[in-house]
Amino acid sequence: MGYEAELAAAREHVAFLYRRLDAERALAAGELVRVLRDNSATTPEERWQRQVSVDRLTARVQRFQAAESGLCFGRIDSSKGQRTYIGRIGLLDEENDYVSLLVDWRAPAARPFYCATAATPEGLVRRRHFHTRERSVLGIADDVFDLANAEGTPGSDGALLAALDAPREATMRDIVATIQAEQDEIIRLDHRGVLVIQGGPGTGKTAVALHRIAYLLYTQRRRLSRWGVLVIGPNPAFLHYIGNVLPSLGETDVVFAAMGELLPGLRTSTEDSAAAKRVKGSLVMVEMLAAAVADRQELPEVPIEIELEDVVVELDREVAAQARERARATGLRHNDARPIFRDQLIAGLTERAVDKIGEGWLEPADHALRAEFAADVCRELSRSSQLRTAIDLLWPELTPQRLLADLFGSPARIAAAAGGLDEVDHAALYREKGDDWTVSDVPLLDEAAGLLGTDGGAEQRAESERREQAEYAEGVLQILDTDEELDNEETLRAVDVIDPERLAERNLERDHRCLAQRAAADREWTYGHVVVDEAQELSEMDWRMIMRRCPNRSMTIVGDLAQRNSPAGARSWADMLDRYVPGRWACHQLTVNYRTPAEVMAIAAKVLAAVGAEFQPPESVRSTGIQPWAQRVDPGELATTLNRIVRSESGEGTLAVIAPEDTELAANADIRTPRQVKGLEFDRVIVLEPHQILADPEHGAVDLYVALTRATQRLGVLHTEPLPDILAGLSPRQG
Ligand SMILES: Nc1ncnc2c1ncn2[C@@H]1O[C@H](COP(=O)(O)OP(=O)(O)OP(=O)(O)O)[C@@H](O)[C@H]1O
Repeated sequence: MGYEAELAAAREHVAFLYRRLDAERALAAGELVRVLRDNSATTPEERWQRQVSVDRLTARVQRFQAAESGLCFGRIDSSKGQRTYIGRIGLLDEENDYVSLLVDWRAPAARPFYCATAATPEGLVRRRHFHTRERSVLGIADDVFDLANAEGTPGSDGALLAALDAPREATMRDIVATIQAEQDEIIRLDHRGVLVIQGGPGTGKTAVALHRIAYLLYTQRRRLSRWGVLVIGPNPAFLHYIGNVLPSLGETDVVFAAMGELLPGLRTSTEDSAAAKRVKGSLVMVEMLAAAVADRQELPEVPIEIELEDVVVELDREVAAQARERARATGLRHNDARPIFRDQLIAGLTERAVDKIGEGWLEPADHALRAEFAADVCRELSRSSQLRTAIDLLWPELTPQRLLADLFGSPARIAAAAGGLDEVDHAALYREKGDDWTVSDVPLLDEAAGLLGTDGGAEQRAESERREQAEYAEGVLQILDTDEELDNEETLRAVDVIDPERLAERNLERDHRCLAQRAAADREWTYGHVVVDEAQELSEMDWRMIMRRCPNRSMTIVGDLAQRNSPAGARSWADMLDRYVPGRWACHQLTVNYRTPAEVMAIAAKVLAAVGAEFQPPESVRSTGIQPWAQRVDPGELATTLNRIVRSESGEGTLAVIAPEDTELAANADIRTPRQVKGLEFDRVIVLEPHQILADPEHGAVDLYVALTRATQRLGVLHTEPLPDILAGLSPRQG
């Protein structure tokens, strides 16, 4: 068959698959409406079952919707003459003995599509890529593995290169149609513990980790849908950038959180100084926080008088010390042990009060009378506001925020709790009252929460849960409402059937929030799998917090040690991981750069050498023939020149101007710092003032390396000082 005939056949088959998709989706949506309409459930059990059906059908409808674009993107032909179509989901022919019409890309049968090569064809004679837009097949390209027996259109590298050359959008796309063999191996790796994906910029680490999640959800759905998956990224902008990939693969039940959002009820992106990051990130904080909690279990400097009806008793160091010792001996956490401290104080003070009342006339052997007095005194003490005030002073109920605010707001408390730290560290820890919490405070607050135990936030939590229930119900209805199959006059629309509040009310009997919402609201939730991106930035304290969230240690860790700019971050993976999974973590390298063209990478490689001689630049998979440029301007002309260049560069795709921290320039461009663009990419990148970026002795070279490697097409450098030597390879800007 010639190319046109092959193309026509492909179009016909893909159109048939879309008809099947439409039919399946209509079936699932119709069933969902039927379940929602059904009000017959009366017992909690029946309501629960109904909700399980709603959740299952909602997920099914979502999966069909996600498969809409690029439903089928390839075909493999085996040497035995079998043709297998590969796509975003699996479809079966129910009328024809459940024959497979389309194989989910994650199924074992799809594996050869990704890993067959001329040397190891995996039983294939042909791999065909469909180039599609919306529902249309625009073209086909073949890899032919057995040239003697198969005809074809060679060169499906074209599918990869077309994907890489396509203009970028504001958010990352999935790569399901063009996953490369080295990436596929990691995505499908059968490794139950901690897996590190290490590689240079643009090697697809993030893309691979996200596709691995989709794969794990496919192969271990029961386990993971019970415990959930958490994806941790450096900041909300990064999470927004990657946030569409899993939904586009039909997977929505995943919790995304930036490092500053891992504690329910707190969101921060404020960064500390380098000195504060270093000390707050270090494990010395574990002892410091324990000491800070112990410091809040105080003894009175001078005796506190508690006035009772018949007598005044003194709460002195001795009685307080005894109560404290007994409360501590329970091993309970601070807030949980407070009632024990109180009871022990009351017991000690009661004994004293009875002795005082009976002084001179009450015999020790007169047990009955003593017990009567003791009961009265005990009752009085339990109601005493003076005793309550004293307990608040000696063993206050603490939230993590209050503990840390009191600690870091007081040089004296810092000095008392900080065993091995010097004065520079003390100064770095100091915090003015009312200052924002920082990202480095989050693991400390989390640690403190673990030391303190329960606090009084239950009511707040109940209210926010109620709100989430209503939002969830609204979401279910929206999903139904966007389904065009239901959008005709004969079919009742979902919102006509039930309103969100009623649905939320029904759900209140049991916690029906989707797993992602429940998990995100619960500090003590432990996940079935945790992904950490830009993991080289995490401090020892960050790791401690994350490990608490994943006791089974099923983790995918993504990072590049050469891109570390946090002083508290990882020097090696072993430094961070051996403490938790000694010898039980695997590291896989990605070496091919899919983002940055060879021309740009040649410049960035020299900067990488300045970061550290031990780092190897990744090899670019493509070159564009476009040389990166540099232009020197007078300081007074920087803004106008930049405006002119931005105007001339504007067009399809994305553009970023990356400048040193604290740059203030009246230019019509969105100017970002190297740290803000970490993990992101843009079609055109203009880097400003590289000498200033390099001036930071700690992470200047890393920041410049990160900035240069964001470009997918073109790179330019605009500077007012002489170009640093390591950028000498840049060509002067033309025009
Ligand atoms: N197999 C592939 N097919 C198509 N595009 C790919 C493929 N692999 C990677 N890419 C693209 O390459 C770009 C870089 O990928 P990604 O952001 O995952 O790299 P990274 O290693 O995480 O980079 P960084 O270290 O800078 O964060 C993305 O646009 C991604 O979609």
